[in-house]
This record gives sequence, C-alpha cells and structure tokens, in this order.
Amino acid sequence: MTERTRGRTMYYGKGDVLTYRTYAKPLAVPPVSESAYAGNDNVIFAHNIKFAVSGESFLTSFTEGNNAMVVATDSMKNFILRQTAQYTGSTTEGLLAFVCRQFFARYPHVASITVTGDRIPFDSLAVKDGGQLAESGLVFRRSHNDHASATLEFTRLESEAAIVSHVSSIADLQLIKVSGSSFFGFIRDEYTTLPDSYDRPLFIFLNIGWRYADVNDALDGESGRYVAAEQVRDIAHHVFHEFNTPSIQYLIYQIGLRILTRFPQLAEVNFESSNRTWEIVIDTIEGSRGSVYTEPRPPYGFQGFSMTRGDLAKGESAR
Ligand SMILES: O=c1[nH]c(=O)c2[nH]c(=O)[nH]c2[nH]1
Repeated sequence: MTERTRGRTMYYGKGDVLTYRTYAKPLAVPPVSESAYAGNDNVIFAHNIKFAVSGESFLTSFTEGNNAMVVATDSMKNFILRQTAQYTGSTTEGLLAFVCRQFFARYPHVASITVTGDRIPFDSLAVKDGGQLAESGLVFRRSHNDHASATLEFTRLESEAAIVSHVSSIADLQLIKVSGSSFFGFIRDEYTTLPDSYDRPLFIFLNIGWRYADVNDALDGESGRYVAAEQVRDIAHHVFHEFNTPSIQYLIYQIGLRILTRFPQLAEVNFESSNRTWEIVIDTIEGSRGSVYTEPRPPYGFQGFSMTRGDLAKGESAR
C-alpha cells in the first residue's frame, strides 16, 4: 500500500477494522458449470478492512507535527464501522467503494485512498427442521479457510473520486491432489538432486486475483456480471482435478484460461502460487494403495503469473 504524493511516499490509515454487518442485501450470481455456488444470503457480511489515505494536506503532520488536518485513525475506524450500516449493496467491492466515496465527501482535503477488504467467511449450517436438514439461518461456523478479498485505489479528480486500480481475489486457497501430478524433464546438471516425479502428491497454496474490464461490474451485485470468489475457487479445484499436470506453472495457466473463458467481463487474472508438495516417508504399504507423507522441509518454491484475454486466443480452448 504505497501512495506517492509529488514523488514522495506518504500515507496513514487503520488496519484490522473488523466490521460484522448482519442482514446485508443478498447476492445472487449466474451459475458456472464448475460451481454449486449461486450467491450469499449475506446474513453475516463481515470484513477486515485496511484503509489508508494520502494527500498534500497531510505533509505538515509529518514535517511539522501539525495535526490540524489529521483525521485520527480512530475516527477512520468509527467512520468505516458506521458507514457499513448505510451500505445498501451486496459485495465487498461495493462496500469498500461506498466507504471511500463517503470519506471523500466528508473530508475534502483527502486526495487518495487505498482500501483492502478481506471477507471473513461464516459458513451456513444445517439443522433438523421437521425431520429434514435445512439451513439454520441463525447459527454459522466461522471459517479459517480461503477467503475473498478486494483492493481499490481511489483518487479525487476535479468533481468526483475515481477508481484508478482494482483487484479482487481469493486468498489462501490450499489444495492437495493426492495423485495425478508429475514433475520431470527439468534441467539436470551438477546442482540437481531432485528425482523425476511421475506421480507426486501436489499440495499448493494459491492466491488468485482478477481485474474487470469495467470496474463497475465489481461493485454492483445486481448486474449479473459480478464474479464471486467462491466460483473462482471452485473452477480452480475443478481444473486441478481434470488435468494431469506436469508442473504448477502449467496448472495455473490452465486455471487462468478457464476463469477467463467463464467470465468474459474479466480483463486479467493473476496468480501467486507456492509448492508445498508432501514429502514421502513410506512409499508402499502392504495391502493398501496408500503411502505416508509429511510436511516438506523448507525452503519452498513459488510462481507468479498474470494473464489477459489475449492468452485465451493463444491457449488451448478451456473446456
Ligand atoms: O511444479 C513445479 N514447478 C517447478 O518449477 C518446480 N521446481 C521444483 O523443484 N519442483 C517444482 N514443481
């Protein structure tokens, strides 16, 4: 999170602003074939928000200790929490954009805002209702699995604030495929100790980000063009299941092709992946097709890759 004002880095803000809004507007998204996800009733619409402002007006707070123009970060926290009540939409990006626009309106000396919102997932639970299992709607389970996230950067223009960059993502996805992944054919020289692997238990950590051609599609849950992180998550595990992959590099490329195919409204998809392939301890267990593995020893390998719609034309057509 770096704001440069006339060639200088200068920003301040509040992190870990936890907003637990209940009964926000439900979100409905068009289905994709890889996912059963159809939306979120948003009974719990919870976020961890990081909010940073910048602008020339703040320079003297750094250089002279003059707080006359400083909005206390404690006030920022209060502002975010209270504005969460006023938000009438159904998406993380929409909430962040709403809070930023309100902040610009309230504090005219703020020149730009960078905001990140991590959704805090609460899973619905089934309870017995007249002999059938049905969604409780009241009791939820806090999830520490992967979560949706979004970052928006706003700059104040003459009359209004504009979004100058945006990215939505699914963060901390951890997927294991126990069989059907290989890694061989790499450079073999005096530094090589890794054996070829024709079937490895591939465990990956993944962050997947996406940018829309029109950022308004990210804000508006009603447009039918909102991309839910849960759908991207489900596409990722589908592609992992379908392909016998020669590397993580190839796997993420295939996931990217599929995401771009499913969502024509996206301009870009990007990946940060890391390799957590389990280490073999016992290869063959008599009378079983199983093995025993343990955590890999550090260090770990990683990949970064971004793709645009141009890659779709070049790449294999995603199924
Ligand atoms: O999928 C992989 N890609 C690599 O580049 C690499 N390098 C390595 O040691 N193991 C792996 N696995």
